[in-house]
Amino acid sequence: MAFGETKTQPQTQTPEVVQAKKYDQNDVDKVSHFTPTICVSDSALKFTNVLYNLTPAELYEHAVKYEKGSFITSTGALATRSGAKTGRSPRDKRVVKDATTQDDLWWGKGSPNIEMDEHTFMINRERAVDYLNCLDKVFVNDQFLNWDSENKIKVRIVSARAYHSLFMHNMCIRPTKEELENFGTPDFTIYNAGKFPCNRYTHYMTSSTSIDLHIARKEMVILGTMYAGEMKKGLFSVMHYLMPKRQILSLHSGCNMGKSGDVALFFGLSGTGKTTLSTDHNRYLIGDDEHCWSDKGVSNIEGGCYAKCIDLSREKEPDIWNAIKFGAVLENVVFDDYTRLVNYADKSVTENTRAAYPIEFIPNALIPCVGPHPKNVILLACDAFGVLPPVSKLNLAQTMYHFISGYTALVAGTEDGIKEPTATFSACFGAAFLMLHPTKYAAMLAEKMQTHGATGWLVNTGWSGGSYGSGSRIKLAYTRKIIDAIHSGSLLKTEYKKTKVFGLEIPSEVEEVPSEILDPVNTWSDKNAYNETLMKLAGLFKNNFETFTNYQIGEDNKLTEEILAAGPHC
Ligand SMILES: Nc1ncnc2c1ncn2[C@@H]1O[C@H](COP(=O)(O)OP(=O)(O)OP(=O)(O)O)[C@@H](O)[C@H]1O
Ligand SMILES: O=C([O-])CC(=O)C(=O)O
Ligand SMILES: [Ca+2]
Ligand SMILES: [Mn+2]
Repeated sequence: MAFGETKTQPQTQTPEVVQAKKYDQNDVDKVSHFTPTICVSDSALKFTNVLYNLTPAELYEHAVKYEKGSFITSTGALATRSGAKTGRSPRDKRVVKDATTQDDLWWGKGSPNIEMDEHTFMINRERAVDYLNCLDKVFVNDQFLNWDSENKIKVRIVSARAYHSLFMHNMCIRPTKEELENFGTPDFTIYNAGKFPCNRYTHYMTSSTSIDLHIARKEMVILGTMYAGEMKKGLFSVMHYLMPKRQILSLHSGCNMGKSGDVALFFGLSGTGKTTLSTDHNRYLIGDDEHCWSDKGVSNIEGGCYAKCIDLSREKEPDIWNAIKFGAVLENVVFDDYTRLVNYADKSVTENTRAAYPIEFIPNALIPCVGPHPKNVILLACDAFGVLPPVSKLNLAQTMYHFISGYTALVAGTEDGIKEPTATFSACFGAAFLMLHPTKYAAMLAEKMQTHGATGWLVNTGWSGGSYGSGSRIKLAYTRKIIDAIHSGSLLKTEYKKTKVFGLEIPSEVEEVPSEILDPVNTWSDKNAYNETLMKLAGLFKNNFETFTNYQIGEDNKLTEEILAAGPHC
């Protein structure tokens, strides 16, 4: 039976919590007020000691005592290391192809779903479970996804490290005591045996890492990577399957709301500014990375934020800075051995240093994390070529064109192996997480924007005055002013002119932003180089879009034609 249709289907293969152990203050391994043993009907699961939904304090104790490289920083965060993998491994993400997923999912060129068969999944599952069974303890988290109470998903995460348990404690929605008592059977389970590799001689394997998703079994297995983002984004993939089946659009976006109830969505690939720009001291934070847009409005999927912290500064990003306190997980940062002061400029472990904290750590988080229909849809691109304007207003067809293109310069580190910015296209600003064909999500977005009258914007948070290497990144302060003008509505009132090639509408002025930077040609000293670079980027866009020219978007062909015409002309 398909996953999306079996919300309350009882499941035999996941463990069920039956009995609580005694609380013992003298031993860190037993200091748990609520440590149930697990009763399993799946004979493969024989976890001896289950540490169930521990508190942050308990998880700190386990991490510091048993996990090499775990320390408490000067602000009280738990600093830890993810091992050899410090970013996601998209080339090792596999999905079981069966009778249902064969027709439902996006496969083949451009798709993130690398196929595997059921038998191989079971081999990897057995390997993960055998590894977890060998440990003298496992951590189990029972939590929720999605703040929309009617579409909440129950997730269970079985992991080997306190770091992973605390990470998910922060990133998923934390159940109340009552909700936990009545938790019942999870809708989805992750077995994270990340410290243990897959067997490279197993069919389909191409490395010692494999992240395997089996939709019908409602399970994911992780082998050979301890990077915690795999769990978060693995569950996001699951939501990208489940929610559209309920006519709910799942989005790789940040989201916030003004005092007057105006909601903005921030789309963009990794490192383009979703977290930075949705965390805005003057607005309510709904979420920084994963949302749903239903008939009722928007809802955050997660219970926490996962902020990049390379070069983090107290002045530029005060709310994120202050969230890095007791309870927050700091991944792969470097700190002074004695003072435990973190050096956020240090990239020696990775560029992709991260902080995971519960959303309540942001003072103006909106709890529950839900809001009305969006007024503005902001597409963020970090343009390493430096030719896209800092801001342009988009019509619906242009919004769809840029949403489907999903352009950015991938910023170093979040995906394993990428070390410096390169131009990249990722459909729906998150192809790595899509389960269905991109045009399915695009059609839903178009329909929702049209119905609710949302305005689309393209904001370049990348380079100005030249490409990466010669120009410089647009000042965050300017980008914030641009975003302020979008939120307040003042940007709708100014004059616009249309750029050549991309046909983008650019404003003549934005409050407190130097007008000369608004048209990027002004910022380049070498105008020929600018024109060449512009043409080059336009060519890349056209090339990329060719794969989509044979698909219809939405009910009527008119929109499809408009979208095709909304790209660059050269
Ligand atoms: N003009 C700018 N606008 C936005 N961010 C900027 C700008 N200049 C520099 N930055 C930096 O770029 C980074 C943006 O990262 P952010 O965490 O917001 O990415 P993200 O879109 O949330 O990615 P992910 O999906 O990987 O979490 C931050 O480190 C921020 O300080
Ligand atoms: O998934 C991660 O590791 C970080 C993230 O948010 C992204 O890449 O979009
Ligand atoms: Ca983010
Ligand atoms: Mn993300």
